[in-house]
Amino acid sequence: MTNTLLVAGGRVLRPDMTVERADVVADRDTGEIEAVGPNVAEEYDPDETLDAEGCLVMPGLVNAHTHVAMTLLRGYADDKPLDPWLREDIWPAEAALEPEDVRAGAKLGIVEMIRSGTTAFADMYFDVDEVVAAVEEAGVRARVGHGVVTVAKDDEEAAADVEESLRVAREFDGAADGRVSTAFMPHSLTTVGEGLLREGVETAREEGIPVHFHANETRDEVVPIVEERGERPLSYADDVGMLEESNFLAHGVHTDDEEIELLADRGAAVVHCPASNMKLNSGIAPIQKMLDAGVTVGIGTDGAASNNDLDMFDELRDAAMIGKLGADDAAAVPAAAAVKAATAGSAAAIGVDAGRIEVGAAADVAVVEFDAPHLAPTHDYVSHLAYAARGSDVRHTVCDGRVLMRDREVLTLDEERVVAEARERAASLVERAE
Ligand SMILES: N[C@@H](CCSC[C@H]1O[C@@H](n2cnc3c(=O)[nH]cnc32)[C@H](O)[C@@H]1O)C(=O)O
Ligand SMILES: [Zn+2]
Repeated sequence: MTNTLLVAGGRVLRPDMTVERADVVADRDTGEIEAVGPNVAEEYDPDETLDAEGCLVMPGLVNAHTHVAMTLLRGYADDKPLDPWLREDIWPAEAALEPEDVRAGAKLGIVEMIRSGTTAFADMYFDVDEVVAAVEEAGVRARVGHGVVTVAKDDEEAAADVEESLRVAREFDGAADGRVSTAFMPHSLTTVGEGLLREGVETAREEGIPVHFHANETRDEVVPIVEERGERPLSYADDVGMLEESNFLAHGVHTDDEEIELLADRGAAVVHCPASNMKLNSGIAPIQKMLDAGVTVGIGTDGAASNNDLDMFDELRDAAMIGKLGADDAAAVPAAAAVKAATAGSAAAIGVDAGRIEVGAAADVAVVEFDAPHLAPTHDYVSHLAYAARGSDVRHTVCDGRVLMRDREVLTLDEERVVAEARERAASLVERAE
């Protein structure tokens, strides 16, 4: 007898972005979707049932680039471009972070994500054991890593930071019953020196560890690379070996046609972070061009200090909106493309077998209620997901076949306590940082 969860009575968003009336059965032992169809409920005697009447059952959203513990710095420093924002505000505050802060911030971010239907995320931060502990307790899925910065460090410290990122990638891969996977995470092409970057990436490649990094985010970051090296950043990344199929980079805002071809050819994925790119005035990523070229595109919120929330519905709407402005074409990044990028695209980018409601895929599901005034009438479900739905429309969240939120109540974490603790920790962090 299998141990099953039934999601009954709803409509289901299929991988081809069509919607049909269907139930979903998840095997809670394997964590996979076992059956999808209009009458499958009759064939099962489920151990647990979620009511999806009047709802759309969609794949759990995948936040493919964030720094989850940065929720503690939400609203701490706004209205500045990337470089001074990091150097003057964020990095000094992060220097005062304690491991318990990272745990508290990660829990806060994960509660926010569960509430808004996100079941998996990719995270670049430090004190990664704390992030892993939060993921384990909350029941979500994540690809985690230690972000390496070598600039402003002496040789020994810099090498140790690279080693730490590799150690973290080795140690936590497969943690939380396999819900945690890892990557080697050099922060960016300008914040990690060439020698150590090459060494770290080579070791990661030899050991089959994926690589995740920030790239082509601002013009100020691209220009020095072009001036010093006489080549574009992604040509440099390619030479270092960072554009392998399992690798993924955040932003890709200032990416030219040749770089897009390179990405398509090598198979590295781009994680589009539209809100962060707008807020830091980094620019508009050429997402439609990337999709046309066959690049795998996912969507991420980036950290809560440059967003300022972790709601993937906001993010996919921003992607659809800014995609049109960027292409000067109202037909660019249509609703279905944005929804697909935030689900299957993000899942492929970070390398998790989720992001689609299909037999054999991970049973990672968001059940979205459609009876709120802002979702009426419902001519087109996919249109609403892209342009009208909000995270708060999510009624149930399931990851790995386990119910993480039922009827808007988070079951795996004590939401009130998580929020109170994050407030306390953030207050004393800011005091220490000043
Ligand atoms: N080990 C490094 C930390 C790197 S973690 C990843 C870093 O990315 C930073 N970050 C957040 N958003 C962005 C962004 O949009 N671009 C570049 N870096 C960012 C974040 O604040 C964090 O410091 C150190 O010792 O400083
Ligand atoms: Zn980032």
